[in-house]
Amino acid sequence: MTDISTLTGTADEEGRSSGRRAMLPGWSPKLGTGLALVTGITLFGVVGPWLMGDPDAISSIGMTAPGGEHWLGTTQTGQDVLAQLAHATRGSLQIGLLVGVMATLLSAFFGIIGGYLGGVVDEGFSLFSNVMLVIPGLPLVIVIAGFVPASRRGAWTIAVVLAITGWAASARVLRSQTLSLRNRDYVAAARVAGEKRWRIVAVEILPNLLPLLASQFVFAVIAAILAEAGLSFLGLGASNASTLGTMLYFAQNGFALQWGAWWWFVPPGLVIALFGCGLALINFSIDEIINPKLRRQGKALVASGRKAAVAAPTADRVPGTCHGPGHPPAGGGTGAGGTAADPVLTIDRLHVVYRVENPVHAVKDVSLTLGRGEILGLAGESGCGKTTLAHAVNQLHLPPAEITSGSVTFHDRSGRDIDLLALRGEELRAFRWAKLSMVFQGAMNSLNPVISIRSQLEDVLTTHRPGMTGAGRRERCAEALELVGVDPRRLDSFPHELSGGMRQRVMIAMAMLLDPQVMIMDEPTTALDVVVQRGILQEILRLRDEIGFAVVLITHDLPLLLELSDRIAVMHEGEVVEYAPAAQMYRDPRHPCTRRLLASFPSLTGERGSFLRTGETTGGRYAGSDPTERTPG
Ligand SMILES: Nc1ncnc2c1ncn2[C@@H]1O[C@H](COP(=O)(O)OP(=O)(O)OP(=O)(O)O)[C@@H](O)[C@H]1O
Repeated sequence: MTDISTLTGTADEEGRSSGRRAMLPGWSPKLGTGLALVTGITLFGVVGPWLMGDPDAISSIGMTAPGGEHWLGTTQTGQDVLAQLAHATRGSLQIGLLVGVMATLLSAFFGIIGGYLGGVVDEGFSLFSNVMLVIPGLPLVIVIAGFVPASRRGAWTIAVVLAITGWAASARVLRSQTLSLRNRDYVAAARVAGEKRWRIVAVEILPNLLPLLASQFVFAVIAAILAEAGLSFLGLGASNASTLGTMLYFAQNGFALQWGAWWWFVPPGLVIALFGCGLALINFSIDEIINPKLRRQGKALVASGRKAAVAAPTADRVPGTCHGPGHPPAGGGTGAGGTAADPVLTIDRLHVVYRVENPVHAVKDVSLTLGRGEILGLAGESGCGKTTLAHAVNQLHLPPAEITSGSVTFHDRSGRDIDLLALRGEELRAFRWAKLSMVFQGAMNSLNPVISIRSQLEDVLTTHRPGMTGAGRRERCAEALELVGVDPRRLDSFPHELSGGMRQRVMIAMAMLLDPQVMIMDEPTTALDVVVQRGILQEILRLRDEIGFAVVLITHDLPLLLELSDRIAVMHEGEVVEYAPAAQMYRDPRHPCTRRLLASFPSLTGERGSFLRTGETTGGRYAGSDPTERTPG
């Protein structure tokens, strides 16, 4: 294997440093102003109290207007307002931060965990959040704060009360976002790759929720500072802490407004308003900071990446990979119909039912054998049960789907037979991906949009090969990308920076990372144009020859399967209606359904059949036709 690091050394370093630059937010006046306000006020709150001295010290006769000695004047009792302001800012920031952290943790726990686990846990958490949501916040805070004796009403008590009453709305938002994310392809892919639940939540879901969590945190901090100010103003604030709210309370009680002592009540009000304004401005930029798609540097990288893709000989369009019309089918097969000389996977009378009101028997007593190194094509019209079968083999089916009978046996290279339907928990996780991997339908959407290609590939190795060193992981990922014809320098790219074809190739690389013995590919090239599609499929063939894994290739495109597969099974309404070596099926398609599938693909003269979408034809069900009329191409 070529030493990729030597080949790409300088370019890698450049890539890494530009990658790091891409992590920085694009500078905008909004972000700049927000950061300046928040940093300035925070510094004032942190450093100010040390510089300004004791806020309770009486240093004038009282109500002195701002001047050289007291920049912000003094209170009614002669205390320096600037010193008080510094201490009060620190107190308010502490409470805001405490509440922000607590409320965000609570909302993340109830929203994300409930949304991801679903079922009873979600129902329980949801009910609890809903109850907390309908309890009117401020009156409850006043009641709770009022009940706690003033001597025990410290900053922590107030923070806990505010956090308890302030997390529920964000939990609802996080829950609904998690519900949507958990059904994304890349989460399903992570599940198949054997990642543990906590890791899926932490690595796949949480990064996508960061913009939301960050803005919820900012919102919680602003709301807490305002609520605390309100409570203190009512005399229900923390008794042992000085905050901007308590300052306003004392200004009100000291008749600052009536005396026209604006310097006593305007500064704390202004600090609250400016801090809230600063956080809100940062909030606007949070998406840009966290979402790689919105990073400006990232956009620049996309542009340069595109140029590289055009120049690279390993780009999507592999020249000369299309077959002309009537290209003869691949391989002679490994024997007739249901036998294979050296089987790696045996499916025996597998039956899968969707337990809905009118149960759907999606897979009916299907028996198939996959030979070692064989490409088995699985064809059939939409809805005939191909995906259900592929998922059931790997125990990926979810309720209401249920396997009612049959068996799936994996014949390991070591000579051990593994009953796949009996695997549970850790065993199942360890088996999936390491021995049998999957490329999902619409694979290009199976990559997590906010995680770099490198992290996503390395994740699979971290999960399955915990002993592997960082350098080993990096080398293996680069090797796998090179195998599928993607420049290893793209490891630092994010999915949106790659073309659809490249993303498909990355998914195939991911499926090959652990050298599985079987790869199930469910429509791996849907949504790609024919040229790219052929390029990728040809590469799968090449890799099969090089590495020697077996492939179950699922597609509607029977003519394509005739070119690529050794044997083909045609499914209709859950049953395998024809199962034969590709060459035999090409010469003599027996079942009307097979003939119709062949006839349904566009010929050079143009017309496209209707069978795929409807299962019916104008000439009646399965009206035969001469397959040689419309052969592949
Ligand atoms: N969750 C579900 N509940 C009830 N029936 C379902 C469910 N999912 C799929 N089915 C039904 O099971 C049958 C097989 O569906 P499946 O998705 O396996 O077909 P397919 O051949 O993969 O189709 P396509 O090529 O369009 O993906 C269909 O009749 C479908 O309506």
